[in-house]
Amino acid sequence: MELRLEDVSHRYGDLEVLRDIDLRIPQGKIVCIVGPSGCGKSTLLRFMGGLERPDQGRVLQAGTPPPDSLNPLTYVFQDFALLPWRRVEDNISIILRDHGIDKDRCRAIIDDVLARTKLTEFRRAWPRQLSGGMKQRVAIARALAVNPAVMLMDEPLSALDSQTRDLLMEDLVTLWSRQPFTGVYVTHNLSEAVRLGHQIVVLSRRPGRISEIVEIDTPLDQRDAADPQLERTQKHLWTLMRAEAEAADKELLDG
Ligand SMILES: Nc1ncnc2c1ncn2[C@@H]1O[C@H](COP(=O)(O)OP(=O)(O)OP(=O)(O)O)[C@@H](O)[C@H]1O
Repeated sequence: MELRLEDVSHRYGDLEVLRDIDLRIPQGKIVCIVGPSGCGKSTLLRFMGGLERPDQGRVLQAGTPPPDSLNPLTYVFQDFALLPWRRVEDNISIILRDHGIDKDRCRAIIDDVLARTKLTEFRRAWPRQLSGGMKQRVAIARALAVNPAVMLMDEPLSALDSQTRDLLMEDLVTLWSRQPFTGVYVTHNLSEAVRLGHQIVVLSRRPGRISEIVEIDTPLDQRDAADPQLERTQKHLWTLMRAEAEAADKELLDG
C-alpha cells in the first residue's frame, strides 16, 4: 500500500501551515521529511495517519495493506508513549488484544517482534527499568506487531543521546533490510535523514511547501557516515534548510 497526498493545504485559523503538497510515499521505502521548525512536518504526518484532515486536498491510501495487517497505519513518537504500569510484553499485547487476537497468536507475534528488536530477554521488564533507547525499541516493536502498511515516525530518536541514536538507526536499517516496510520519518536531524531515507522531502519555512525531493540510491545497509556522496547530500540539505531558516528570521525581524 502506498500513500498519496494531493494538493494538501491547511490553516489553523489565520496561520497558514501547509500549501499545495503533492507527495507519494512509495511502498517499501522510507521517506524522510525535513524542514525548519514549525513548517508543518508533524501536521503533515497527522494528515497521513488520518488523525486530522486537511482543509484542502486529499490523502489517499492506494493498494491494499498486507493481508495480516491489523492497522494500516501506525505511529512511533518521540516520547515512546509506553504504559508505565505494564510490562514490555503487555505494552504490546494490549494492542493485539484490542484486535481480538487469540492468546497463542498473540504470543507468537510478541516473540517475533521482540526478537526483531533484540528485546527478548526484557519481555517481563517494566518500562522504568529500561534505558531511553530500549524504550524506543519497545515502541518500535509495538508498532511492528500490527504489521502496518505504513509506519509514521515523528522524531523517534530525538529524545536520545547521540550514541543511542546511532545504535537505533542501525537497528532500523537492519529491521528494514530484513523485512522492508513503508515509513515516513520526520526529523530535524539531517544525518538521520541521509542514513535512513530513500527519499528526503525538504519543506520550506511556513507555510510548508515542498522545496525539493532528494533521492538517495545507496542501499540502506551500505550507507556509511563517511561516504562522500552522503556527506555532499547532507551539505546540500543543510544549505536549503539554512536559507529557509535565515529567511524566516528575517521575516520575524522585518515584521
Ligand atoms: N492543533 C493546532 N492548532 C493550532 N496551531 C497548530 C496546531 N498544531 C500545530 N499548530 C501550529 O502549526 C505550525 C506547524 O506545526 P507542526 O508541529 O506541524 O510543525 P513542525 O514542522 O513539526 O515543527 P517542529 O519542527 O518545531 O516540531 C506551528 O506554528 C504550530 O504552532
